[in-house]
Amino acid sequence: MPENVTAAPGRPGVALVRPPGPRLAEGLVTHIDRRPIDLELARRQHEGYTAALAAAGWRIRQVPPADDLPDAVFVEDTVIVVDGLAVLGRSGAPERRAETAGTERAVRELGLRVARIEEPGTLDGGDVLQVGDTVYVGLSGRTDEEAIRRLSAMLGALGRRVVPVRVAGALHLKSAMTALPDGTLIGMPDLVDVSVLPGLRVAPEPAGSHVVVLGEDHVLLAASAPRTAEMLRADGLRVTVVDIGEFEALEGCVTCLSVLVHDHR
Ligand SMILES: NC(=O)NCCC[C@H](N)C(=O)O
Repeated sequence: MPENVTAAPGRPGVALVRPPGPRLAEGLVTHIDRRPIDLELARRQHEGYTAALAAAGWRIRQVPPADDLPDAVFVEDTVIVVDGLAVLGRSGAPERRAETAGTERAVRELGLRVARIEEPGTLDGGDVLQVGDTVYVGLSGRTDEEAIRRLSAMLGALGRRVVPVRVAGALHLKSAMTALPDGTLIGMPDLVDVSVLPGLRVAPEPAGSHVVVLGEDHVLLAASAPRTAEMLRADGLRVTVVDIGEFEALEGCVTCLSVLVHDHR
C-alpha cells in the first residue's frame, strides 16, 4: 500500500536506503586517490548509518539492490523528492544511470508521482539542496544547465525557486555545502559560488559541510567532522555521529546514503 508521504519539512517519515553491493570497491572516484575498500566494514558502517536514521524516528525502506552497480549505495543521487513528486535523475556519470530503475520502484511504492530528467540533461541528486522554498542546484561535473532548466520548470509548479550554484573542485553541491535545521548554509566557501547565496557558515573541516537534518534540532554528521560536531553541539543542536569511512573513500558523505521523505502534515 502506498504510504502518505511527501518531502515537505516536518517530522520524520520514510528513509530510502540501498545496502552496498559486492562491487562497491569499483565505485567511481574523481577528486581523490583510490584506496582499497573493506566490504565487510562498509556493510557494518551502512548498518550503523541506517540504525542512526531509525533511532531518530525514520522508517527505513530499502531500495531494491543493484549488485552490478558499484555506486548504487549512494541512493541520494538517483532521485529528488519535493512534496508528492519524485524526480528521477539522469547521472552525469553514464555508469550510474541504471541505478534509477530500483529507485523508481521504491518511490512508486510510496505513492509518489514520478517525473524524470530526460536526455540530454544530466543531474545527480547530490547536487540538489532543498532549504525551505529554495532549491539550490549545483552546476557540477554531474549536473548541467539543461537539467536545471527542466527541474526549475517542474519545481516552479510546486512553488519552489531554483537557484543554480557553480561548484568547482567538489563532486556535488552537497559535497561542498548543506543546511542546518534553521536553514543556515554550512560548507566550504572556496568550492561554491557564494555570490548567489544568502551567506555560508564556514565548516571547520571539509566533512563538516555534510549535514543531514534528522529532526528540528537534530543533525547527523560523519565521524570525520569532530570539530563541526563540537561547534554544532555548542549551538545547542543534538548531533549524532556515524563512521562512514569506507564510503568517504569513494567520495560519498552522510547525505548521499539516503533519501529522506517527510510525512504529510
Ligand atoms: N551525493 C553524493 O555525494 N554521492 C557520492 C557519490 C560517490 C560515487 N563514488 C560517485 O562518484 O558517483
